[in-house]
Amino acid sequence: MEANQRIARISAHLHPSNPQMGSEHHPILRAADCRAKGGAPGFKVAILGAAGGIGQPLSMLMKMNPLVSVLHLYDVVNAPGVTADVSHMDTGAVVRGFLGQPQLESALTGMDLVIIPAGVPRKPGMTRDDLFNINAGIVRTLCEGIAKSCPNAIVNLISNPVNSTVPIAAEVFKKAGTYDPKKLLGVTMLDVVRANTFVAEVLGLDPREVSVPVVGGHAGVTILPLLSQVKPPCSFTPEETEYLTKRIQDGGTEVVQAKAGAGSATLSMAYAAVKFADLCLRGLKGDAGIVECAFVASQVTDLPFFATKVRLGRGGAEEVFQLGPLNEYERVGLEKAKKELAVSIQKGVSFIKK
Ligand SMILES: NC(=O)c1ccc[n+]([C@@H]2O[C@H](COP(=O)([O-])OP(=O)(O)OC[C@H]3O[C@@H](n4cnc5c(N)ncnc54)[C@H](O)[C@@H]3O)[C@@H](O)[C@H]2O)c1
Ligand SMILES: O=C(O)C[C@H](O)C(=O)O
Repeated sequence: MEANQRIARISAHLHPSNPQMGSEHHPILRAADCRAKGGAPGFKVAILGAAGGIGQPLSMLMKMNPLVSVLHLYDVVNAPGVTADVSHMDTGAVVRGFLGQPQLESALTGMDLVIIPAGVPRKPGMTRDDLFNINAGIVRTLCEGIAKSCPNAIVNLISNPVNSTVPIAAEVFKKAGTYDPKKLLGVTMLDVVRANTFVAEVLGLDPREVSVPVVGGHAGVTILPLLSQVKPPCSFTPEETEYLTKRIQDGGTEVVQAKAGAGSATLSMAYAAVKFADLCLRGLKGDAGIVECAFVASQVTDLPFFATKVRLGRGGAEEVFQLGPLNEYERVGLEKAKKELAVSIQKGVSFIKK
């Protein structure tokens, strides 16, 4: 192509006539598409809720991931703006934006991994379950789209209450005949990230050297850090155990209160989501020994879903690990966690089955 033709093409892209249009017509979004041609081969990833508090930093960080070749950013508001912004980053992934329900199908078609941070966040005084009424419907709609357009994709579900939204997603996929339990993962990585940070603080270690399994679910007492299984091996006094367990369980509330009405964790969540998504992509690529905690379909307890360590592979959560030995404090915590989890799981299932 002649130089003047190339300049004319780029200049046309930079003058959008209708910012509400989808990527197939939107000049800026198409510009992003064109600019990154020639990027490295890799996986196709969609973020649903990409314009939100989590969605925006998550979109930025996924654009930086060398395993991603195509990044689809979907939201019901402001997707063109976030897409134009992220697309200027000089990394390999092609970025395309999708705005609103009519473009959900295009956003999802061909995706290998779908990350869902769509939905309302908590304000002080609310529990995650208080978000159920709004977020359950959002998750149902988005999962119906996944069942239709990319039924084989791995799904990383972030929207709260995770303890109920994962069962909702499972029921939607069952109804559509596309359910693969290994490919549906509730993201509990932020609990692990917090646990590593707080435990490292107590031990006086670099958090990168610390690994804490966090099992159960993702709300209050259902978040159960297994401090007896921390790596490197260590021990805690009863006071330390109580302090750490409570702080990890209440980590989300700590941020909600500090933000004082302006939402919940977004930056640490985007960091955790990218850490987890990267592990999923490495599993998809065939890397060996990828193990992390996630809330998945499980036979580890008598509940249908439970968070434990899982091995991530080409098929998603290919192996779900047992809890391992628990101490008395953890055994008591497990019973409390199971009691609350059973109710939250049933609430999610009933929402679709009703
Ligand atoms: N799993 C976790 O550890 C964890 C951590 C933090 C937050 N969360 C949850 O993540 C969710 C998002 O939090 P946030 O702070 O980013 O909220 P936010 O309000 O800042 O962003 C949510 C985004 O979702 C979009 N959205 C709403 N309905 C949609 C739909 N039908 N389709 C697509 N997008 C839609 C909104 O337009 C918005 O851009 C909340 O439910 C929050 O509780 C989970
Ligand atoms: O606490 C919240 O509501 C958001 C999230 O679940 C978190 O743990 O930070």
